[in-house]
Amino acid sequence: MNAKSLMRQFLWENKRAYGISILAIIISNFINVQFPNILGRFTNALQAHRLTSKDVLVYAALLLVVGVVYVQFYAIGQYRNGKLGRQFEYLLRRRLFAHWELLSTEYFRHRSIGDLLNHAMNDIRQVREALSGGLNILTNAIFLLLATLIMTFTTISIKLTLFSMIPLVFIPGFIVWFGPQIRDSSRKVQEALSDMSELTEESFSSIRLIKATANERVETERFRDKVDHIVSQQLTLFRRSATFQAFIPTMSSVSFAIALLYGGYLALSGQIRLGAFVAFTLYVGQLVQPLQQIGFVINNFQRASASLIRLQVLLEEKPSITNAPHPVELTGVRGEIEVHLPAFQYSDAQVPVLRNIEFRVQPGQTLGIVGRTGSGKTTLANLLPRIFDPPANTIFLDGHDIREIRLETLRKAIAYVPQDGFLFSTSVGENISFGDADASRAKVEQAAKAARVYDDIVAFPDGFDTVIGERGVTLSGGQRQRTAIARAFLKSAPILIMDDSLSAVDMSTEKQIIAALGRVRQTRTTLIIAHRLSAVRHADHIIVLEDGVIAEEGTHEELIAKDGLYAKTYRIQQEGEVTRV
Ligand SMILES: Nc1ncnc2c1ncn2[C@@H]1O[C@H](COP(=O)(O)OP(=O)(O)OP(=O)(O)O)[C@@H](O)[C@H]1O
Repeated sequence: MNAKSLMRQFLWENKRAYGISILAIIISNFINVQFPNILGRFTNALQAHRLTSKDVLVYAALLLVVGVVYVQFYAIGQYRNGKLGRQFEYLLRRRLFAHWELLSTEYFRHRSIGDLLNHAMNDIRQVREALSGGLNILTNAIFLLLATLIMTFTTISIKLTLFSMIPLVFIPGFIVWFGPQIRDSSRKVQEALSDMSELTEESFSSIRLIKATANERVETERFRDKVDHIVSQQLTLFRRSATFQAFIPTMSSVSFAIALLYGGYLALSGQIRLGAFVAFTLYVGQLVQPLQQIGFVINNFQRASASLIRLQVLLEEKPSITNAPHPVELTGVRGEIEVHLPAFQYSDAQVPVLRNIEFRVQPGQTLGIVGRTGSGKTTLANLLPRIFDPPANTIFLDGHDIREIRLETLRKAIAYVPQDGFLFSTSVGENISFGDADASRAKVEQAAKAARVYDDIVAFPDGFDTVIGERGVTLSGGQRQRTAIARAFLKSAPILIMDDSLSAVDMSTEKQIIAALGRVRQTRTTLIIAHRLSAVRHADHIIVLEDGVIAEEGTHEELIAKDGLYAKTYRIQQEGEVTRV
């Protein structure tokens, strides 16, 4: 469902709640306009020397009652509208997030995260503001204006009202014309400020490099340029804001002057009473606010409608990797993988990145995938869980084209340890049980032991409850990798893919993890991508990728005997190890 129909549906479903809050605001407006009327009557009685001390008390009590009742009704309307607006905001945010989760990684590769966050935060906030604040203000403005005009027309003078209003009617037009200019300036100031923060963050995080290359002066000058830019943007904003703020009081002063001149004349010539004159000046003051608000609301609605259109575009984005019309439901995946891939090409690439890839892995076997950087190893691993979609009928799981298998079933059948071993900013324990939130602590600990990260975790201040990330402890590269491996060990999936996940652990830990892998291997099909050949030497079969094609394949012993690229790389790595020892 797109953003507009979501909003229509929300408004329709909550029509009663909206009706009540709008009614409360309307009532508050009609109560509010009794203020000047009561004060006018009071003045008339005062002028006629008809006021007793009891009357004064009654007037004071009346004003108090009007004030309290007005505020109550207005607050009810405002609170209810505000609440509905928030509910819609969260509904939209949830919908957008759920939608993003369905989109492919390709989609995110072409979008800036900052831009997406901007949609999730600012565009949605803009729509919410229009739906709660905007609606409040609009109702208030229209009915306060209406109530004030009814009161002045019926109790004072139509002519006096119309004359005094002449300068005020320019206010909404001015706001609609000038408001966007202020917004534009304010946006530029914000952009300049975030530019500066970005530069500061970048400088601080690369401080070692800056110092090592003696680039402090260059950085300081870049910072100075940014600050100069901020100052100039801010001055423009101040100038515009000052003009804006001066205009409205000027117009209301002119209005008051007309009210005084013409109203004074009417009072002196006995056409209106003194009380009406006093009440009228108060009504003029009351007219300024709704007219001003109408201008703001028009701007607010314009911004919200632009935001709604942007959200609409996002929500209409179709996920590119979806289920087949009648997906195959696999139960009890065995883990047999068969690949007959003539070619795979990324949508934005000129040439295929993989060509003529043919192999088969039996359930419980291990396949090693090695090759130079950029040879296509990760691409191959990404095709299996359909992170990128392979062509139809090229990759099979248990004899079924993976594009025909229900996506959820396929992905649940695979435990994937990505290259960077991404961890969330939550506790270590929760990171490990990410794929299986109900896993017991004992199972989490067992997985941590198999991944050889248990001893590290228990040494953290809160053990498995230690929070990772900016607000918690920082893990070393090796600890991150092993935690990510523990996560994959815990997920009892029939297929395990490790994408260079042992690169940051030392040789002896690598051996231990591989031994642990061996213990579960009978039940799991394992794909190990590695640069360090020691990680794949015990694999049942190894393929060596070179520029997207299989250059060599076989067992470790067969490849050594072939004396090709694998054997050469193995010798170099062995020598490296011997030298290091
Ligand atoms: N999403 C993508 N879109 C377009 N091209 C890509 C994408 N991902 C990778 N590539 C390109 O595909 C080629 C193979 O990349 P891949 O990451 O599969 O290699 P790799 O063997 O895993 O490398 P490494 O060992 O460095 O991880 C590279 O030329 C890379 O630039």
